[in-house]
Amino acid sequence: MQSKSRILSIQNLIIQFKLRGQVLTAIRDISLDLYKGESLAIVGESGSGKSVLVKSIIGLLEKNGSVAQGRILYKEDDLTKFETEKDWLKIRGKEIAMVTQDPMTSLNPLKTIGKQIEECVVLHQKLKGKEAYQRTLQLLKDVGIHDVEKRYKQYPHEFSGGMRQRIVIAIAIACNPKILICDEPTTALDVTIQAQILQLLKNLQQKYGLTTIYITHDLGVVAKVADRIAVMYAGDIIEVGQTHEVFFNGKHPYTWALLSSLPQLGAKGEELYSIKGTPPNLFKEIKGDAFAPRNPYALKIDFEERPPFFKVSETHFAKTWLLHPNAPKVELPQNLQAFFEEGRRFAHEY
Ligand SMILES: Nc1ncnc2c1ncn2[C@@H]1O[C@H](COP(=O)(O)OP(=O)(O)OP(=O)(O)O)[C@@H](O)[C@H]1O
Repeated sequence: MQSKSRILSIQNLIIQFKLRGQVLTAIRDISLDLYKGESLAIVGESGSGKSVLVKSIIGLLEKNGSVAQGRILYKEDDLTKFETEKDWLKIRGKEIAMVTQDPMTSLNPLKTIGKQIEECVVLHQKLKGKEAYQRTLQLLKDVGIHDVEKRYKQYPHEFSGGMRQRIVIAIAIACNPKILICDEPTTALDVTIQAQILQLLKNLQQKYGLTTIYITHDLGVVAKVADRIAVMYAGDIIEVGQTHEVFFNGKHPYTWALLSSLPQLGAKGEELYSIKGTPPNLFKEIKGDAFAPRNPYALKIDFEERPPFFKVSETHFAKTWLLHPNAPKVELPQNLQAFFEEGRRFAHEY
């Protein structure tokens, strides 16, 4: 991944919200590079800061939120310096587009879906008349919709949830973005449709050379589509690596906890290493490793000092004191150990 060129660079980002006279720090000094053409999944439980992080990239932070520190570099701009809606319109949709969980919020119920896609084609691809119409039909085909002439003339309510998600994806693609953010794109859909939409996004990524960011709380969902995974906890990225590295050689105990909730591990019938307790209060200053109070492997230093990123490989980093050369060796739960071994064998054969 390192040889690829960087398309977006988040550097030392801190984002805070003001709420009833108090300050909540939602993003706590995050740095993350995104590489051209890759598919990155940002994974973490509810409240870990996934949405806030991507909203800051696309200029959709709520009014009470602001960047307290850091830079977001995209092309020649630092996006944290953008102040007006006019600034963001240079980027949003056109360069960086977003597909959200609920397609109905992004579709106009009073306009045919064909017109809605075509408007973007006209605006962003500079096509007119018959050409714009043909391009719209092609986009509908690209997102797996059949009978496109008839479908062009229909309204959002005439489509199922999965089909509406395909239309939202077609609109996003029609704007020719370089980066596509998918925020829990399949959460509202049933399992079979979920798999189809993920496969569609993967195909479109290749066809259009997109760079994709997936946000999800479910590691299982992204295993098949992501090249890299960034694991978030309490406003920080605590582990990042290629998908197989995080999946089969995860290093942070929070990553282990997330992996333990995968059905593949549960199926073995052994007791799971479950995450007890709750995430920290982001209104308060966090000392040490934010996961320490919930971490059965926590060391004394975890409660005192925030761990830096320790390098596991050229592409794999984790913020856990367990990677310090002087840290004691820990014994993983049996089922997780077996999962890692099986996975590494598979990755090797693969
Ligand atoms: N406008 C806001 N005002 C105050 N706090 C906010 C605001 N938006 C988000 N937060 C807080 O920032 C933190 C991160 O929220 P965020 O929505 O990014 O989490 P998430 O990981 O995307 O969770 P989910 O999966 O539930 O969407 C949470 O503690 C949340 O309460």
